[in-house]
Amino acid sequence: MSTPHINAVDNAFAETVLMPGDPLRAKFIAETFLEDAQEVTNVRAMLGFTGYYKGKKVSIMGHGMGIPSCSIYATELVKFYGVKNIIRIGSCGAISPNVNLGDVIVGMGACTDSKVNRLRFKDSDFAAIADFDLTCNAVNAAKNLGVNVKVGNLFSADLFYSVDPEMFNIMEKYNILGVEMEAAGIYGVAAEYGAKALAICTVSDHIRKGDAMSPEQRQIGFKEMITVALESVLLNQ
Ligand SMILES: O=P(O)(O)O[C@H]1O[C@H](CO)[C@@H](O)[C@H]1O
Ligand SMILES: O=c1cc[nH]c(=O)[nH]1
Repeated sequence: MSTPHINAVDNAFAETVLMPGDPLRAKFIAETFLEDAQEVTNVRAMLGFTGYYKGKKVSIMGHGMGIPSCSIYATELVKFYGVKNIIRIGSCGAISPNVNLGDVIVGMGACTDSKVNRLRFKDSDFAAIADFDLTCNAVNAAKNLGVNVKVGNLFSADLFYSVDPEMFNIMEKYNILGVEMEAAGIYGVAAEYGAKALAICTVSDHIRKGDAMSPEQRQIGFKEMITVALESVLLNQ
């Protein structure tokens, strides 16, 4: 079987798919962290891989940037390939002085300026939340690894280049831990199709301070997040 955007065969994906935005990061993660990783899809160079982490079958696939892109891949994975759990592993920007470069954020909820969940929910507010079990498993995996994570709200923005800097003040007041571009959309897809979803993000930029992680910091920071996500998959029932 293939879909308009995924050319994998039936049963090509594990029940859990880890999804970074960048397909080349998906390739790097699959080659670095999985055993026997095989490329299973490559339409539009949105690469997906399936392999084994400590004996457990896991898939890694890019989802692109923004809610429209990630919604297409998440929907097709769940609806046509039987995927049960989607764990976004991405980068985000921070606003609060209490959040630092390299921090790992577990997105218990995700606010958004996108209308996708209102389209689903007859224009009422939909609380875009992560699956509780996936959240607990990520927090427990982090504890076991000695990785500090911050758990709370993300903001999934449609615009990477914001036109309204005042909004960052409001986000800070409401304790938004990280600004990224997909979590609320993936949580909406999961709710629509009865799947489970979670977004874990590493802080790559501080929007207020204007600083960004060095390539070395990224390597270490992302490695922590990826390991937390993979170890959390081992805790899934
Ligand atoms: O690092 P990824 O997962 O792509 O996430 C963040 O980076 C991209 C913007 O540069 C957006 O996709 C945003 O959500
Ligand atoms: O500031 C940032 C950093 C990463 N991703 C975003 O969407 N925003």
